[in-house]
Amino acid sequence: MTTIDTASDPDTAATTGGPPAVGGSSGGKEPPPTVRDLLRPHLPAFASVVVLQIIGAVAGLAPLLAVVELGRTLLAPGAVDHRHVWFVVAAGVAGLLVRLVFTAASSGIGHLVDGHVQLAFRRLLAERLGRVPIGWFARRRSGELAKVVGDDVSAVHPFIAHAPGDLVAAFVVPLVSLAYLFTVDWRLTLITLAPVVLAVAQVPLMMTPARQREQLEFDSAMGRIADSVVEFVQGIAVVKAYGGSERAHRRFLSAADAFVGTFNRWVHGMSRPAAGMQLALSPPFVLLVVLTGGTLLITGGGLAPADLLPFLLLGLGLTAPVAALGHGFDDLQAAGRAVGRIREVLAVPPLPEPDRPTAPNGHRVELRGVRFGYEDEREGHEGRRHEVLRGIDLTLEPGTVTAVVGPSGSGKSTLVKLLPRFFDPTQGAVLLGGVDLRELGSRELYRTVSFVFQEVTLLRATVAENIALAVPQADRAGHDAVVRAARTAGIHERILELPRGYDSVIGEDAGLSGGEAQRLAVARALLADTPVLVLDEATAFADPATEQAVRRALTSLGGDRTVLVIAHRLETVADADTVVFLADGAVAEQGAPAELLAMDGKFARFWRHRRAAGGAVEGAGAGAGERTTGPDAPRDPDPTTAPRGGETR
Ligand SMILES: Nc1ncnc2c1ncn2[C@@H]1O[C@H](COP(=O)(O)OP(=O)(O)OP(=O)(O)O)[C@@H](O)[C@H]1O
Repeated sequence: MTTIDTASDPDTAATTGGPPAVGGSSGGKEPPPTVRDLLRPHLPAFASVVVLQIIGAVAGLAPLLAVVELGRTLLAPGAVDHRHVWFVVAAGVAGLLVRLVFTAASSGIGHLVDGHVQLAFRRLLAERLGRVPIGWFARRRSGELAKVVGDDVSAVHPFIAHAPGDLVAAFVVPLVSLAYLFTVDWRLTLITLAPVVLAVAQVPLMMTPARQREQLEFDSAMGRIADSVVEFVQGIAVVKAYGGSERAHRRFLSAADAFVGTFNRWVHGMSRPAAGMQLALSPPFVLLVVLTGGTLLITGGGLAPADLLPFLLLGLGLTAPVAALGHGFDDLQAAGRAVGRIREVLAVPPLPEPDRPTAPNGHRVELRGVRFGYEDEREGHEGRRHEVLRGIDLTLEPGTVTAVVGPSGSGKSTLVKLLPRFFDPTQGAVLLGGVDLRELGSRELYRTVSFVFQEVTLLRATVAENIALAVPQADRAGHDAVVRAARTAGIHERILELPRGYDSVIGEDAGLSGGEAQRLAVARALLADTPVLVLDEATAFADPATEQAVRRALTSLGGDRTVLVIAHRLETVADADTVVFLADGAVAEQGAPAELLAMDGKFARFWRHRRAAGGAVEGAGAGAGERTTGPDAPRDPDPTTAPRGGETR
């Protein structure tokens, strides 16, 4: 079971077991907005950040110039002009105040813009993730998307909130200072610039292709360590139980060892230019250069001693912003990489949506010449597909239950996932009520098709909200319908035992077992009451006492419901109207269970084998063993001796 946090409105979240939220209806024809598109609405705010920062930075020079002027005035021979001294002091203080106010305003607006940009990124990602094929999520590593939506979006913070200020400070302050220093003495100005030139000369050395390669290797080595830790922690129970902790450590250790090599290369490459930059920008070095140059000029008679003062004060100001920029350089690079990952997610093609959805006529489901292959994501295999379904023709009539059986890996899950459009077929079409799913529009699709799959996702919301996910009004109208669904799914009594009953928040007030979560998902599907229902092992975890009732409820409610179920129980197979026996991605046999048994073909062999093994069909989950089917079963599941029990249909 997976529990996910959601916003307060739970029906906006996509979830297994209920209709997923689908973004706008226009479909994936428009290209994803670029980062520039996203930033464009904020350009006026950015401009004000820069203007305020320029005013603040220039005003920040006033106190330094005031000190220079005070030095000149107080050191000059003759009587001191007190009015002038006080004026200079007041001008310095005023400059300081202006700097404080303007840079604070600039920083405040910068952070506000940052908040808006991050919100826009997250909304866009959420909107895009709501439109990508649901099956796409299955291929993502755990935490990968959370990192993009969480950490990577947060990583743009320095780029938005600090970079404009830092850049302005790095360029405007030195430029204004330089202009002033040139008016004092151009020769000493050039000498004062030497440390800055030395520092800037190191930057290209930090950005050579070799350095960038090392940086990428560094990032992926960190990623491998993080992955191996997550894997180790997630699998710790199994690892401990089987005494394989050394083996499990090994992957972490080899990732850590590989990281040491990568880190050494990275440090070796970066250390020289980084140290050179640090040294050139350090105040002692700058003072040494200015004092040496100044002393030479003064002793040569070309410079008045008082004129050395502005170089000593402003010279440090020339290098400090460059140093600040250097420190922010890593953050900026990280922000750039984070934006790259965000763009990768935004570039995932959304599931195409029709401009004008067509309404289905009834809810017969047809698969016509359906072929499907998963994309091969291995490096060097991009664009290739590993074919799993090889030309399936199938009709699911309303009011019937079709059970899909077949060996593990034959493509059962893949087949049923085409109905809720986890993927589109690579060839052929799936039709609902005579309409290709691609022409239907996802809102209509999820109003018509619900599904209960093995991995149940519950939201961090109340039990009632979780059950009423597809029909929130059922929860708001009191719990009656919710309770009915929970009773039928055999979970009502357990819910009443929770601290706050139906108002218990899952993950806070209550944790549910895998079987309980699955029954909650069944209640959710019952309440959704869609005319087409797709189940995969839906009842595998239910206890024997309620399993049969749940199965009957799911497959018989409503009379003309179209049900497709991956059957792991002989009872389910026996109860089905039609059995589809899949082998290697193709329909090997198809027909009523009794007919297929009479044919004595592949299905019959499969059936006998399973029956001898204890009643569970291939691939049943852990709960399979709990059943008492087979010779001692309370009801013989053999369809030749026990006709289908769907009396209520
Ligand atoms: N997300 C995926 N990406 C790539 N290949 C996949 C993916 N899911 C399944 N496959 C492959 O497709 C084939 C069919 O898998 P599928 O899960 O549909 O079979 P199944 O009959 O349901 O198996 P089982 O009964 O064991 O659950 C397998 O070879 C599997 O490895």
